[in-house]
Amino acid sequence: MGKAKKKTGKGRLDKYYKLAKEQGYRARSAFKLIQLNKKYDFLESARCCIDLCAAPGGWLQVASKYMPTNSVIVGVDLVPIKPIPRVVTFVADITTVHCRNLLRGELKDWKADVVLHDGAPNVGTAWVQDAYAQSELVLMSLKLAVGFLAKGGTFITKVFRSADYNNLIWVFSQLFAKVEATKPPSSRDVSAEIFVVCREFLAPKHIDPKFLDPKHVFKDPGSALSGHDKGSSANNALANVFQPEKKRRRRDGYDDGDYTLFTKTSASEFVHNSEPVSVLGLANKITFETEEEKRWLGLGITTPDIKVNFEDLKVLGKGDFKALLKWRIAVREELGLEVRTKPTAEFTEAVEISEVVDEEQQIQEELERRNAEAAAKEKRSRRRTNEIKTKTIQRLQLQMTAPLDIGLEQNDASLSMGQDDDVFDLVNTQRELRKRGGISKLVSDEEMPSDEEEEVEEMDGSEEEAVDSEEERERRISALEADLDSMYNAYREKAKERNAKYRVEAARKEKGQLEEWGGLKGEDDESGNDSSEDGGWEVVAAAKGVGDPSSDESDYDEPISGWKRKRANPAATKCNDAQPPSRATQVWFSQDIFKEVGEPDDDDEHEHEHVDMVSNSSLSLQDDQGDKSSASDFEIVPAESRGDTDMWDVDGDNVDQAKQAHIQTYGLTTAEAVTLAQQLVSRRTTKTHLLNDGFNRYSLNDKEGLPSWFLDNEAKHYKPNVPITKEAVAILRARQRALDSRPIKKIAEAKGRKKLRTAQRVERAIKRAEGVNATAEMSEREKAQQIEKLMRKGMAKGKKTEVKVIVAKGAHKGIKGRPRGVKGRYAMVDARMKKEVRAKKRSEKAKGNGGRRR
Ligand SMILES: C[S@@+](CC[C@H](N)C(=O)[O-])C[C@H]1O[C@@H](n2cnc3c(N)ncnc32)[C@H](O)[C@@H]1O
Repeated sequence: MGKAKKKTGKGRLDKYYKLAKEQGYRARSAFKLIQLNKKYDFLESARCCIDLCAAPGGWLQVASKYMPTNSVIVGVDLVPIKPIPRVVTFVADITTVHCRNLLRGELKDWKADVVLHDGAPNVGTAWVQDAYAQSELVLMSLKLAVGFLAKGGTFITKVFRSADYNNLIWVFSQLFAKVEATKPPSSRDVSAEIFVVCREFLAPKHIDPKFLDPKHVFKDPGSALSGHDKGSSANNALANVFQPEKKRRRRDGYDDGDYTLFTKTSASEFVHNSEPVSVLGLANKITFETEEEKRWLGLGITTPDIKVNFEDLKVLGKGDFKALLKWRIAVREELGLEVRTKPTAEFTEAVEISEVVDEEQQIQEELERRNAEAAAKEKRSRRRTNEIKTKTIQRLQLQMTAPLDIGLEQNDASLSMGQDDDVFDLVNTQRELRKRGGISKLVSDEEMPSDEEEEVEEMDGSEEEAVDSEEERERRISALEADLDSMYNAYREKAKERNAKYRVEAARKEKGQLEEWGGLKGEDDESGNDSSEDGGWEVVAAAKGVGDPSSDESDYDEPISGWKRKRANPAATKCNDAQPPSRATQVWFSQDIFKEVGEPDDDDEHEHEHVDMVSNSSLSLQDDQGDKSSASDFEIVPAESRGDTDMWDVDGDNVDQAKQAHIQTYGLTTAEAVTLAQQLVSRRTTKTHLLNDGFNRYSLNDKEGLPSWFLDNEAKHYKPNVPITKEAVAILRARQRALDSRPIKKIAEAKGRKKLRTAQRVERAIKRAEGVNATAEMSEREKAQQIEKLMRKGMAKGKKTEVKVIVAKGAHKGIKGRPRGVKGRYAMVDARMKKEVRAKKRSEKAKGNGGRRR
């Protein structure tokens, strides 16, 4: 029960929670200090650190890890802290003198280089009091800190964004040279907490006690609640300190005199108010209470995102506010409060009609008007062309370009940018396709005005139509993108059908056997998708040298490249057999995503070429598959790749063991892995750094709404570039060379045979020597000589007795016995002999087999 609650509450069990668990930190907040330290680098050089409100001790653990070995670390909290090596802890209330005395007793004359404060009072009362209590605690921690900080020291505190926030910042800036507020990535967005890093403590000789007195620094929450005017509040002495008229006006988004920290505003107010931005700025929440407001909630434009945004305006970003303002405009249009601007032409005409002018002046004005219109039109079209160019360039850079003339001839000139028939201009391409009856099925004719209609529209040139055609254009573009997606899926299907390896990969992915590095899934991770987005683990995986998430894909990429060089454009060829493919089509199909598409069935010759080229590819899947038809596509089994696959074929829990085993068996196999290993060994980096680096710009990419072909392509190429060093490459090369120079199997067998023969010879020699030894007739000396001779012979490499081959022709024909001039062993052969010997062997074999052959 408790667990389930934990999961839903703010998504508590996020990556930092898991990381903290994995790295043995007592609280996920440890990462906040790690990230703050990474940014401001204050722990490594500190020799004394005080952590106020330190329980359960996450920050203390970090301090103890990052600070020099012989530094002093003291932690204080209301609750006891379990012991941490080389950390002293007290139980005390940081707002009391007792706490100060305890610290003084521990530190003696020492001054602290760093004072940390991550305190949070027991909340749960009214919001106003909670916020006030937090601010008060911060001020108390500052009061304690200034008593112990060394000059130039650092004070880090957690602050909540409330009405008192600016006052606190002001006080900090009076005491420290540098004051910066920051929100580390590990601090949840929904939390109002911010960390203020105050550096270079000025250590003034005298500090005005008002700076550290909540009564002077903050608004009194009591008066806030009772609605007292600030100026009349006897308690509120801020005016003395801050000159609030100058400093406090609207800085924190609340009106002066408005002491309510949590403000609700009705949706009607937001919709009807002429200053919607300030409504958003002032309110915490927009409510929907009246019948009409509730009806707005049911409108299609009120998406779940919009509803969530209205819940807490203080955590929204710029984009969210924009969305809310758009929503407001839509609702106003619905209510008839907002009307679209009338075409300027209409106004112009009305004015013209109402004015009484003489004919000449009228002509003159008409001319001017037309000139202005023409200029405006030209300007618009120039801007449009430029936009298209920019988009095209961006798309080219992102490899998103999609010439849609697949299977149709298109002039090469169409690839040139900015021209009317620009192949990347989706609208034009669509038009072209429609003319040719290509893939236009997906975009119905009703949706598409005819060319003539479009021309008429363009001639018109009024603003409204420009807007409309823009919308129409957007709509068509999205239809075309859907087109593109479906085509891409069709290609993938085809590829699947034709390519056994691809099929096997897909099947394995479906089965979930080949789990990519999408993060370690804890049992309590509900969102399966999250992990795939948390690509940080990919980097960690790379760091461990155990695999590349896309390596499986690239496995079947590689062999194709050679083939691709010969036949860059298979699909295009298939679509248009008679004609050579256009350049646009080639460009399109030269993208990686089409590497897998198989050769058309009727093109056997090329298929063979392809087979030859890939015959040494690395997957061992054909055995598993038993797929005869595709067997020729692949050859067998380099052991490494099999091992790699084994590594992925394990259950979640055993992944780490499998990785370890893999590394032990095969070592680190990539230069990236070796580089990172070297850095780890030489302490140039730490595991924590690697883990932190894992959460980078690649980690949380929003993949929503992106076409699948783009995502596939991105999965291959948009990934972190792990650095490699020359040494790492050299190590791997040396290892490869060593591998290459190892004897191949046959040589090893031959050597084994040789060894065996030598052993047999020695054994024989020993036996003979024993025989000699046993002979009674020989003297001891003779025996010794004989045995030595035998052993020498036995140890010596057996010399192959050379047999001299004498062909029985010419002078040797028909002679019997040893031919003249031939010494040693010899064999007489004649031209027929070889054949006859073979025939004889064959017949003997046949006889030996009896009638079995028949
Ligand atoms: C968010 S936790 C601190 C977590 C800590 N930084 C860590 O990493 O483990 C806030 C702590 O402030 C402590 N606290 C609140 N008021 C305090 C006070 N007046 N004196 C001492 N500690 C206090 C609470 O007991 C609580 O343990």
